[in-house]
Amino acid sequence: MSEEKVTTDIITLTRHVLDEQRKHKEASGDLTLLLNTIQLGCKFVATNVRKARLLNLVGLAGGATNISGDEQKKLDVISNEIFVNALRSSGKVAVMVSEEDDEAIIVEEGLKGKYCVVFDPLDGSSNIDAGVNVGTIFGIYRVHEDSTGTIKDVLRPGREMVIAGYCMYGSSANLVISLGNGVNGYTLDNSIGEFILTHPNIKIPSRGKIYSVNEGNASFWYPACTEYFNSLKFPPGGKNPYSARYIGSMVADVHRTLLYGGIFAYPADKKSKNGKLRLLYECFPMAFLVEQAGGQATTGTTRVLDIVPTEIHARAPIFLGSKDDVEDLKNIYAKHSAS
Ligand SMILES: O=P(O)(O)OC[C@H]1O[C@](O)(COP(=O)(O)O)[C@@H](O)[C@@H]1O
Ligand SMILES: [Mg+2]
Ligand SMILES: [Mg+2]
Repeated sequence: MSEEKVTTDIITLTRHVLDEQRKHKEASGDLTLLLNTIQLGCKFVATNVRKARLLNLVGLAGGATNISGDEQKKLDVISNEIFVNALRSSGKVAVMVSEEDDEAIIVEEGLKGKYCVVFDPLDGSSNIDAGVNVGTIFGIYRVHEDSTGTIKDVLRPGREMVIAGYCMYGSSANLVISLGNGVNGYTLDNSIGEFILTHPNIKIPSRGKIYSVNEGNASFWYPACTEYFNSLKFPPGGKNPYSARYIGSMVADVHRTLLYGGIFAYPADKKSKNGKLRLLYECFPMAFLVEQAGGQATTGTTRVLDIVPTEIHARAPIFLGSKDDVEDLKNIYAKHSAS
């Protein structure tokens, strides 16, 4: 009988980040520690998501709504507390913005660090009771020089983020991160409790075959949006139409789009003039990742990462995905705004 080869050298997320840190002589190690805190939060949330039914963590938190008007689920509240507690005690964070907290959290003196973390602690939580994939989305800014950490440090364009990422809690927990030099994906190995590099240097295909949008809103769409999706469904010249896939968890829909290509959208429409998704902790981190993987993210007319938010829970329309697919969309929007 042949002996199974045992793996004795694995690249964990921590090892990978330390390798990166060594390339920058001036690096203080603060970001490495911050990423360790975030991966701890993700493991903690992953455990609660997996045991939600057994621990009676499904359902609503008890009538509370967040500032966006969403009814909070028990797991929204738990996930938020996990991240707020972990980030505050890391000593590396000055300001936090969470979907579940109306106001920005300014960390007290003594524990205050140099970074701002914006996050959606549990994305797609309306899906949670059915066991569908959910996730955590985050972005990190460095506070401005001479700033003690105020709300101004997060009201900045997404292109100024230093790190963006998400963790998808599905059949496995997948952490996907960009430090601004490409995108890497890590899968949680539950037996050793470590995220292992499984998707090095993710590149989004330049064109895909899938579109992902809530078609239930189609009657509210503006003509440019309708024309674009019709061009995918009814292509000229006997070409194959695109397939539709929409999970309703941004993390899961974007994860598939990153790996398979195509386009994901939450457009502005006549009912929701700014779309639905929140700029700071949903649109910016995902736009950052998609651009770093070679794709594009636009509102239809503006690069998402160039928007300057005027409030921490601001919303923005978004189309993101394969470079060529998003380019086609932009051309249709340009044609409509010119006419
Ligand atoms: O149900 P809709 O309107 O299609 O919205 C789906 C979108 O809403 C969200 O669930 C919002 O996220 P939260 O669950 O964090 O509020 C996204 O994940 C998803 O893309
Ligand atoms: Mg969300
Ligand atoms: Mg959420």
